[in-house]
Amino acid sequence: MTDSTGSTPDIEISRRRLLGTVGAAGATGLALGATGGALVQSALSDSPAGSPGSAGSLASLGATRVAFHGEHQAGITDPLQAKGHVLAFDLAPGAGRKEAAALLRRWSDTARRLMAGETAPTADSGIALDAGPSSLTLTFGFGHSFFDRTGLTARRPAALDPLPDFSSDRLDPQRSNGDLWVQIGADDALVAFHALRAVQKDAGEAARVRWQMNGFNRSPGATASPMTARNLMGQVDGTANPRPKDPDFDKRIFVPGAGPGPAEHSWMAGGSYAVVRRIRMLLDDWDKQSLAQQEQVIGRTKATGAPLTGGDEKTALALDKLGPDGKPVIPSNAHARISAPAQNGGAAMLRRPFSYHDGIGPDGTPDAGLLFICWQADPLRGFVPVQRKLDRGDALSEFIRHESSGLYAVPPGPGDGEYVGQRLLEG
Ligand SMILES: C=CC1=C(C)c2cc3[nH]c(cc4nc(cc5[nH]c(cc1n2)c(C)c5CCC(=O)O)C(CCC(=O)O)=C4C)c(C)c3C=C
Ligand SMILES: [Fe+2]
Repeated sequence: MTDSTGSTPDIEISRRRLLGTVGAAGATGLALGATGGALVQSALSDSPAGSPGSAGSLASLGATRVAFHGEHQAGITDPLQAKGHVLAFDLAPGAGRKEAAALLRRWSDTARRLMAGETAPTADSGIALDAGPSSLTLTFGFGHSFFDRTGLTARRPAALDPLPDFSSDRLDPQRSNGDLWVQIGADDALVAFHALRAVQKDAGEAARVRWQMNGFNRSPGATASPMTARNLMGQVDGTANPRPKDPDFDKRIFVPGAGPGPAEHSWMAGGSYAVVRRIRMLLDDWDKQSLAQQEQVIGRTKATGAPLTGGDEKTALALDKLGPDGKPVIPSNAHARISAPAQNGGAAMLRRPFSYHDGIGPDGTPDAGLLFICWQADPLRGFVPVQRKLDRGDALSEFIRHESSGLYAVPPGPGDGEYVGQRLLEG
């Protein structure tokens, strides 16, 4: 199946991403919430991307809706959206498990309604009036510190242990970690901001924003046909992501139902772990490199994302191929070589980033880069081994700086009538 958003065809449209049939419905008039059956039917009728009325046409951009309930939370396997906000909260002094449970219940209610194109449950700001759900997703996670704050330390999985230090880290603690994490994505900036305001208001006295970051991707329909995303270095980024149709996809990305872990961690079955890194790109330095130098850094061509060893974007890297000089065509320190699962004992992750641009820094350089977000069943078998290796000898390191970091346990999708995290907070 192709991605009708024109962002990342590799992150295939998951079953939860349902195409609404109501066209230009207003937020208040959009009667999607009660019509689940009709939506499922329309999702299963495969209209080709780009055809009139399909998810690829502008008319359907606003009407495209992602389901809140499901086996996994939304915003993990769904196509990249054009606009994103990621933010972390700390529980307020004195707030514990009871307040956290009430907050997750409020957030879930808000997410369910906004993702269906309805108004927020309380004091809607009106920011998203006139727009449909626009592929809005809200995703919620728990940081390491959440469990001590709520008396749930015994139920904290070992997978949430702090990430190791990496030698190239330049992390700002104020913009790292946090008790709770929220990811918002939508194909319309006002819909995304509306959700951001609602989530912040719901926090009330229970939690305070610790940090917030804003990101973006290419807008749906901007390219002649759906394409893998580009990042702010101009590279095609996301090509080698695992795909939902891969036989081991679920095993790599989602926590298994009956795992080897202790029973008190079973609340994470069907969940995933998100690693979030704000990675600044040193774009002025990057732009001084010739095209050939830039391509050597990654090991792929800039125009198409094809490996330097030939073929097209989807062709596998020929890591053993030597050039006339006897050296590997894909250099030994090329980013795509070092991060490949074959070089890391099979370690794989689903990368689902947003770009960011926060203006020009005091030194006159752009404060811009990647809100790197990757998903895996276990960070010790995903992000950690790959980043360890990149940290030791990635040609890209010279042009990037990791400025903040977070690791979050993202529980499974809620069942009908359930709120996100209920199995932890009430189990
Ligand atoms: C630890 C994980 C990774 C970090 C951090 C990271 C940062 C980073 N990457 C790019 C650009 C590209 N990455 C590409 C491939 C790629 N990157 C990682 C992991 C991390 N990247 C993986 C696992 C892979 C896939 C490797 C494979 O399976 O072959 C590519 C090539 C195209 C692609 O497959 O997506 C690009 C381009 C930037 C700019 C960046 C930090 C800012
Ligand atoms: Fe990468």
